[in-house]
Amino acid sequence: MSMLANRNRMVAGTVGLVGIFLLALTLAAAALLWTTRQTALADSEEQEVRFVSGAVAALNRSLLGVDVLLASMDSLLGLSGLVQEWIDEDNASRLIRGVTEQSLIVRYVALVDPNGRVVASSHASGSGLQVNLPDGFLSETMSQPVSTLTISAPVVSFASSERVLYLARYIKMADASKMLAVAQVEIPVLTSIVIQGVDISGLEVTLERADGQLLASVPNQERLLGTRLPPFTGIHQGATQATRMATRLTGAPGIVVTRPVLYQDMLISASIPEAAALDEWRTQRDFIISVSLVFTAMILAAAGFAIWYMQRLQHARLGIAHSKNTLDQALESMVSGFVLLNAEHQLVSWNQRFLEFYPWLASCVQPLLPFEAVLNASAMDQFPQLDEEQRRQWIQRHMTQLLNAQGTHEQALPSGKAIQITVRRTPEGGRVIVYQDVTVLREAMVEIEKLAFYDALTHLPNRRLLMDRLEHATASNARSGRYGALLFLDLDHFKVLNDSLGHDIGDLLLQQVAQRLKTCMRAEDTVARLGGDEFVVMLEDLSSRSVEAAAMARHIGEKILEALNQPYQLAAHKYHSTPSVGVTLFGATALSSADLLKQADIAMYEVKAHGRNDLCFFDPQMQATINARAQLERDLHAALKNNEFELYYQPQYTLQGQVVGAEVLIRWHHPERGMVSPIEFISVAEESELIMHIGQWVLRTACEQLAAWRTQPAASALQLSVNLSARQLQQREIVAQVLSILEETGAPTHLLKLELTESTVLVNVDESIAKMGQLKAQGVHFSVDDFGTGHSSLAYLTQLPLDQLKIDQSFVRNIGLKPTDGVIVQTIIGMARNLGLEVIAEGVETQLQQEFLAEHGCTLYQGYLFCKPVPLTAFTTLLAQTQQPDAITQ
Ligand SMILES: Nc1nc2c(ncn2[C@@H]2O[C@H](COP(=O)(O)OP(=O)(O)OP(=O)(O)O)[C@@H](O)[C@H]2O)c(=O)[nH]1
Repeated sequence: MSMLANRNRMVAGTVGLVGIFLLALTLAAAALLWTTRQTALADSEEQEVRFVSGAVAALNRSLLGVDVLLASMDSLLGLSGLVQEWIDEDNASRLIRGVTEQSLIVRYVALVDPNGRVVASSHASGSGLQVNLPDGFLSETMSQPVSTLTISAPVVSFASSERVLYLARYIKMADASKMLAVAQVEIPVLTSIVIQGVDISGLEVTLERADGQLLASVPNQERLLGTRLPPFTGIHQGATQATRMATRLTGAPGIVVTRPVLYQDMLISASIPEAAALDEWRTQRDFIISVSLVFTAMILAAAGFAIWYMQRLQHARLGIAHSKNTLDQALESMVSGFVLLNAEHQLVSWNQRFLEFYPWLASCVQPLLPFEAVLNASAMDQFPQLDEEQRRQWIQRHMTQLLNAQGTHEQALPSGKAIQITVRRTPEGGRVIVYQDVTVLREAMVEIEKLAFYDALTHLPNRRLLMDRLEHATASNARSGRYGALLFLDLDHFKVLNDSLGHDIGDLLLQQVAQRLKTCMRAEDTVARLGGDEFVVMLEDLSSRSVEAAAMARHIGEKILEALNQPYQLAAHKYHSTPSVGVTLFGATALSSADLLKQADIAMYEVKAHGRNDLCFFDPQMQATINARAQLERDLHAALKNNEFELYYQPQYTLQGQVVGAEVLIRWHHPERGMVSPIEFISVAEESELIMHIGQWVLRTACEQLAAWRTQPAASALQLSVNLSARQLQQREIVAQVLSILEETGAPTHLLKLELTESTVLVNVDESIAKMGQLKAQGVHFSVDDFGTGHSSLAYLTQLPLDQLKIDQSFVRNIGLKPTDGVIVQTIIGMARNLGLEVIAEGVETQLQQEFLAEHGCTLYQGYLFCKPVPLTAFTTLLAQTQQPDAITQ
């Protein structure tokens, strides 16, 4: 609507402008016409004035000549001294002829008496020819008071039949009578004098008297000659200006100039009809009008073209507006967000959907807003915690991503939506960015993946995913040389449940089993459901030793058995279910995933075959080993309960042979197997919680002994060295435990020496140092066992609150055999001294070894050379036999 009004306004404006142009053109043309017309008239006037001046001058000259001729008659003929009768007519005629012939304009001159008789004449017949003067001319001339030239009205010549004028003056004779000297002038001669050869178009020239009597005219107007033209009234006859009036001869409107002649009230008029004066101007006029018309036509054509062009333009604009409207509608109806940036990366266009995705931008977007400002608004809204520099970097990063991006990338919005952003470069260097909500697609993909890789009922990984992970695990374990385990579970008599309580209840059990399995596992383990009541647990990266890995797998298997043996609540039903578990190890040999699964399955059937609700290894030898270890663990539990352990004491000697203390060593009196070596059971105990209990038992027993010795002078100063395993030291409550045992038993703190191996301390150095520091502060002593076998201990040696270094028996054994070990022994001793630590050598078996050690500054010894570990009674006896040093002070 407004566009239409606009168009009408423009058309009206153009028409108005054209009107003004045309008016101006018309006025200019009219002014030019008027001016040229005036100029043409003025030119004619000027021409006339010039002509009339020339004509008057010429006529005056001619008349004066005639006048002089006539006046000269007196002297020529001597008339003033004669009377008429004395005149010799023939002689006079001859004389007159002589002067007449000299005149250019006079044809005939006569001397006429008052009666009109020709006395003498220039004619060949002399006085014989009569002259036909107009009536009254003679008397009028004669009656002049003073002789002046008189001009007659036009008459027809008596001789030539031509129209002529008579010019006359009287001459006084001696007797005062008058004679008339008459000259006849042909009018054509007179007019030729007046015209002077001038050729002016349309020119009318009259010679007339003041009363209007026409004497001669050009062009010749025979019938008007002698008649009276309307006299000039109100016109000053001497005026040089022209007068606009009717021309003298034709009466047409024209320009008239009149001038008086010197003689007898005569004047010359020149008239040019306006039509003739404007003859040339008319050509100019026609030219001006033609040019104006051409201009008008051009202006009209230009205006027409302009209007046509404006209409076209308007049409095009309407088309563009329509297209834009359509485009806007299309953009708004797009399900995708849309943004168009120009080459300067400023906003040019965007749609509502874009603002729906990024609602915080609604208040800031505007045309030509730099896209950096858009990102800034996003950063401010979404990450208010960022400082200015961080925000700048964030914007920079996203800007770079946008400018370099070709193709698509995804963005997760705080609203939870997943937006796929497609950036395309425009030919002008701008960007088209399309934002597509792919949330549903992503969810669907997750769902598809779930369906493909997860079991719908339990949400556990399905067979496919399990096989995939198993593939990776076997490959990686084959590389690392570590072992993993595959546990195949099948619920016992599940069919019965299904058949009795229904499938739905069966499903509930499967779900709860899945739940329990998950809680038994580490995050990195996989629990999968193969289908039916079959589950598989995959344990990765258990150990580099197969026996240890098998033990760990068994532990976890037993944990699963225990967990799945707990009663279930299935809707309203309480239910007890058991699983059968088959286990196989993977790692060393590269078996296919399918084969591994088969092995675990076979092992599981083994369990089924032997009564269900148990665990079985695929490898019979492994099964045997595992069984033995399991038995050992059970026996150890029993040993603790039945007090089957005993402490042996290995005395520690000074150079002088005095016993300063002993290392306590555990011995196990197995009810069936007899004495079992610690080498056999400690490693098994260390794999479970048993080591804690055994360790505690050792510590408590040693402390009880220390407390018991307090009252025995021979033993009250003895220190007991108790080994502390890595697992014990890693226990969070170890410090409290040791202190409470010391307190409960009443053992002197300073007599307890805890022996740690280097590797024990190095498991968690900072924490170990802190714990040792706390115990040290209470007076507990520390010795590093097996010193020298580790590699990185030196770095921490100064940080550990140690009292003693124990040279490992492997070095001692090689004294004298392996020179490098001798050097190591010397180094350890030197180091201990430098640090102000005691140094004790273990495993001293020969005199040579003892001497070497003594020679290099080792003061304490332990080993078979002196005494092997002995029971308490033997140790007490030994004490009694040896001399004891002074009590060790705190
Ligand atoms: N509720 C339920 N039952 C299923 C599903 N898939 C398979 N089963 C049933 O699970 C049972 C599997 O039984 P089996 O493992 O072959 O036999 P069982 O009764 O457990 O006997 P043993 O394994 O020898 O102790 C069959 O009755 C199947 O119909 C399931 O998704 N939901």
